[in-house]
Formats: sequence, C-alpha cells, structure tokens
Amino acid sequence: MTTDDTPKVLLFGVGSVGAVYLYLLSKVCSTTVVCRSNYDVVKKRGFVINSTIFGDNLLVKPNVVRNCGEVSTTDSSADNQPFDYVLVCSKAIPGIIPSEISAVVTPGHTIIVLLQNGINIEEEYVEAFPGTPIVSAAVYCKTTQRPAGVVTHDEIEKLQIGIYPPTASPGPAENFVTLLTACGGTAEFWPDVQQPRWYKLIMNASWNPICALTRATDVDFMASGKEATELIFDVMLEVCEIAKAHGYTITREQAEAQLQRAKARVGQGKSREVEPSMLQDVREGRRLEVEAIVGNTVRAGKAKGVPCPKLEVVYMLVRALDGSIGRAN
Ligand SMILES: NC(=O)C1=CN([C@@H]2O[C@H](COP(=O)(O)OP(=O)(O)OC[C@H]3O[C@@H](n4cnc5c(N)ncnc54)[C@H](OP(=O)(O)O)[C@@H]3O)[C@@H](O)[C@H]2O)C=CC1
Ligand SMILES: CC(C)(CO)C(=O)C(=O)O
Repeated sequence: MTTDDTPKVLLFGVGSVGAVYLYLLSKVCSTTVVCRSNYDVVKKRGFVINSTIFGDNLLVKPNVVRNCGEVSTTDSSADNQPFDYVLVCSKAIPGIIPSEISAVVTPGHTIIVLLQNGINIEEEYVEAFPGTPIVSAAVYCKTTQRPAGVVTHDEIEKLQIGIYPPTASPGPAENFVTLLTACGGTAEFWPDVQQPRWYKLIMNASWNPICALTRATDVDFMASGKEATELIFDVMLEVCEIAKAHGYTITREQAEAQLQRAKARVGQGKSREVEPSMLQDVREGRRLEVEAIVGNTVRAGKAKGVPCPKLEVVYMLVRALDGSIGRAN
C-alpha cells in the first residue's frame, strides 16, 4: 500500500474492459493508465463510459502515460511508492507484455493481475517475474470502445479470480477480490481459477474466431443457417473434451446453457447482439488473440491426444487472418 494506505494501481493497455475496471478502482485507488492509440483523447478528456449497469456518461480522468517507462516522471501521486497492483487489460498477445510492464513491477511488493481471455496465458509472467504473485481472472464484461475514449458496457460485470499456479498462496487473489468488491464490482474467489477460465473459453474459442472470420455478430452467424449454430456447439464440445483431459469438467448441459444465452438474443434487436472482442479487433485492424484463445487450446488438446478437428480448422483460418492483419499494419 502507499503511505496513506490508498492502493496504488497501474492499468496496462486500457481499452474497453480496462476502462470499466478503471472506473471502479478509481473510487478507492490512485490510478495510472497506459494507453496507446487512445492516448491523446484519454489524456485530454479521460474516458466516458456508458454502462447499463453503472450508469451513463461516467467520466474518469486518470493519470495517463504512453508506456510504463514514463510513469516515474508523470506519477500523479508523486510519492515514489511502488504500485500495489499492475492490471494487464490489453489483448493477450504472447511475448510482449512482461517486458512492457517490467518497469512498474516491484519485486516483493507488486501483484500482477491478468484481466484477459484465453488459457495457459500465465506462464510467461511467472518466468519474467519469479516470486511475484500472479492473479488470473475470467472476465465477464461485455464492452466496446468506439470512438477512442468512449466505452459502451452492458449485460454483465463479473470477475472470477484466483492465484496462479493454484498451489501458490491465495492471499493476493483474495485481497484483490476484497478490493474490487469495495469498489462496487462483482468478484468471486476461485481456489483454482483454471476451472472458470476453461468454462469461459468454451465461448471464446468458438464465438470469437468464428465471428471474426465471418465478420458476423453471434446472431447474424446463427441466422446464416442451422449448421452455423451446430458448428459453434461442436467447437464448444471439443473444448469441453480438452478441458476434461486436463482435469476440468464442463458438462454438455453447461455448454448447451452457454449456447442458449446466444440463442436467446435472436430477435431481440441489434443492440442485444454480441460483437465478440475478436470481431471488434478485425473491424479495427488490430492483431487477434489467436494463440491465447485458439492456439493454446489446440496445443492443450494435442498434449493429451484429444482430437479437435473443427477447432484446428478454425485455428488455421484465424491464424492466417491475423497474419494478414499483421502484414497490413
Ligand atoms: N471486450 C469485451 O467484451 C471483452 C473482452 N475480454 C478480454 O479482455 C481483454 C481486453 O479486451 P478489450 O478491453 O476488449 O481490448 P481493447 O482492444 O479494447 O483494449 C486493449 C487496449 O490495450 C492497448 N494496448 C495493447 N498493447 C499495448 C501496449 N503495448 N502498450 C500500451 N497499450 C497497449 C490497446 O491499444 P491499441 O488500441 O493501440 O491496440 C487497447 O487500447 C482481452 O483479453 C479480451 O479478450 C473479456 C471479456 C469481454
Ligand atoms: C463478451 C464475450 C463473452 C463475447 O464472446 C467475450 O468474452 C469477448 O468478446 O471476448
């Protein structure tokens, strides 16, 4: 904690999900955000959040920097105290983020919190920051940022939080749950957070790449024919089998319930349709979370000899799509 006991938090890669957690944490914490394409607008005007849960026209004006190296010179609290928490809110693109945040992680003090989709994303942080607690979260927070600095949020706000690996001391994860709850957020502690991560993944590994590839919302994709919904469900079931091989049970009924959430949106109007974050990325020309969400899942299947032919095709296609976006940038 800082000297006055106000928790000091840095949010790295603040786009749509990060802005919602910035709004919540700003109530009781000192906050600094690292922004990239939205830096100028956020520096000038802050974030405006329109949320069906928290309210409209919520304005948050944090301390804004372009990168973690800038922090020491622009720290709003100017107290030279280390950050208590570094929240990683950017897309989970492997191989980049640990070195980007290293300047703000103080060994023996800072706790790293990953607010990202995907599976098996934690190990690069353990390697880069041995001994630093790694808190991992399954994120339920339906958001978009359009235009820069303006975030729309609806339907749900919930984090399922645990320590990584699950054998590590759970204290840092439990403390983060307490902090977020004090801010009015919804946070649950899980002794093994990989269970809710796999459960969330059945949605993300199916809907995200398929909607990105087809440039269709969930409802538009289902409207293309009954085989479309069947494909989504088949991919979900493949992910369930992979999860099971790794010791995490997700039943067919649970997968059906996830699919049902999308089916229930049919005919409810455009605003109820889901534009998964990977579809947003394609539309904005951003790199896709191919490896965190799809590639790691396929590899987890291969490691246990679980066939996942449909997911493998999706992986091949979405990897090519991501490559073409990368070459165009
Ligand atoms: N959006 C949603 O509804 C949900 C998203 N998620 C997950 O949450 C995570 C965050 O998603 P979301 O908020 O949608 O992502 P966004 O793309 O909206 O925001 C990420 C932000 O991080 C910035 N960023 C990326 N790399 C860097 C860097 N090196 N330095 C500084 N800034 C950087 C991006 O900048 P730039 O614009 O320049 O790329 C962007 O502003 C993802 O893992 C996603 O899968 C989970 C649940 C729902
Ligand atoms: C909102 C949701 C659940 C849609 O699949 C999501 O996690 C994402 O967009 O990445």
